[in-house]
Amino acid sequence: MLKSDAFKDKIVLVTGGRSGIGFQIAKDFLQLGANVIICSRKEDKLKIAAEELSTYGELSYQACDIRKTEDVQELAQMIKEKYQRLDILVNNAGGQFPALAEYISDKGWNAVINNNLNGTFLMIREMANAFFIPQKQGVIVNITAEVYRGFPGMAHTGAARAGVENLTKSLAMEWSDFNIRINCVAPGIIESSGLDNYPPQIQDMFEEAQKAIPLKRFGRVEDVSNAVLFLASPMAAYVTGISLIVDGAQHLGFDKMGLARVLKSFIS
Ligand SMILES: CCCCC/C=C/C(=O)SCCNC(=O)CCNC(=O)[C@H](O)C(C)(C)COP(=O)(O)OP(=O)(O)OC[C@H]1O[C@@H](n2cnc3c(N)ncnc32)[C@H](O)[C@@H]1OP(=O)(O)O
Ligand SMILES: NC(=O)C1=CN([C@@H]2O[C@H](COP(=O)(O)OP(=O)(O)OC[C@H]3O[C@@H](n4cnc5c(N)ncnc54)[C@H](OP(=O)(O)O)[C@@H]3O)[C@@H](O)[C@H]2O)C=CC1
Repeated sequence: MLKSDAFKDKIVLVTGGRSGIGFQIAKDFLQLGANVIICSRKEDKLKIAAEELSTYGELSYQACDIRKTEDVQELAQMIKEKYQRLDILVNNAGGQFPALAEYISDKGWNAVINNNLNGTFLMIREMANAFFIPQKQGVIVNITAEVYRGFPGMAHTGAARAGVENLTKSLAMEWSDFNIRINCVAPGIIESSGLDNYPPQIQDMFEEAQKAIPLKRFGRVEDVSNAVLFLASPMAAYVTGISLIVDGAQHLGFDKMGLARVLKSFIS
């Protein structure tokens, strides 16, 4: 367990911190003494989450679409004015929709690549230029997804997440001169608000899917947050450029074609 003051006075930005995994990460950092900023697109929902999170510690929020340069720059400006620095960036915002590759339109492909790869890069670049590079210090943790054997049924997100993993390796080397560490956490299937986005036919397969995972359950939001806390902490001072898979060994033994099979059954 980390000490209750493990992140005392650290300034932490969690994108997509209004719900699910991001909410848990924000809550855990607050309980360990950090000042936390959350952002997401939907201001009304963000405000409700911020009210709850502020019972755990010093919390700020700002609406921001990670795909929009202006939004991200305005967020950096707010953080600069309020806190004068940023210590930790957690790129958690993201998402996609299930679809067989042959049916993904240009617009759908671009929406998912923009959300998961381009938005993550934009956030990293802007926060590095505003804070981490001038400070000569910073920690970045990117939430991706377990894509070890691809992601049949969501090929667009598989490609985007693999892109983030590779970006992470490049930046771990390029920015080592600035004392910036950057890593990924790659979750398997996690019981979170995110799963509510999937249609009932897909949710129907979840019970069987859990049994097929070597650890016999989906992950919990705490499982992902624990990995983020480790990578953000001094315990991981010599860890950079990696992807930490949090999936109950799904990447080693699990039928990855399940989702694609359900999607094919809609069509036939
Ligand atoms: C099976 C278990 C897997 C578990 C592993 C992973 C789990 C998770 O990641 S859980 C987190 C899930 N949370 C989300 O996915 C929420 C966020 N997702 C989104 O907001 C959307 O999926 C988004 C990424 C597409 C949002 O981008 P946005 O620009 O807002 O997109 P639009 O809604 O305007 O749609 C643009 C375009 O994309 C195509 N499209 C969107 N949704 C679908 C869909 N359900 N099916 C097919 N195609 C879709 C479509 O082409 C849209 O354009 P229009 O046709 O003009 O609407
Ligand atoms: N749950 C799971 O099984 C898995 C989840 N993941 C990934 O983990 C992350 C968190 O997922 P989870 O908590 O489950 O799902 P949620 O759907 O609950 O969380 C996604 C969050 O990201 C925000 N968001 C999405 N797009 C943008 C954007 N363009 N700009 C700013 N914020 C955005 C959403 O808020 P708003 O709508 O207000 O913008 C929301 O708070 C996502 O990247 C997800 O894809 C990966 C593997 C498995």
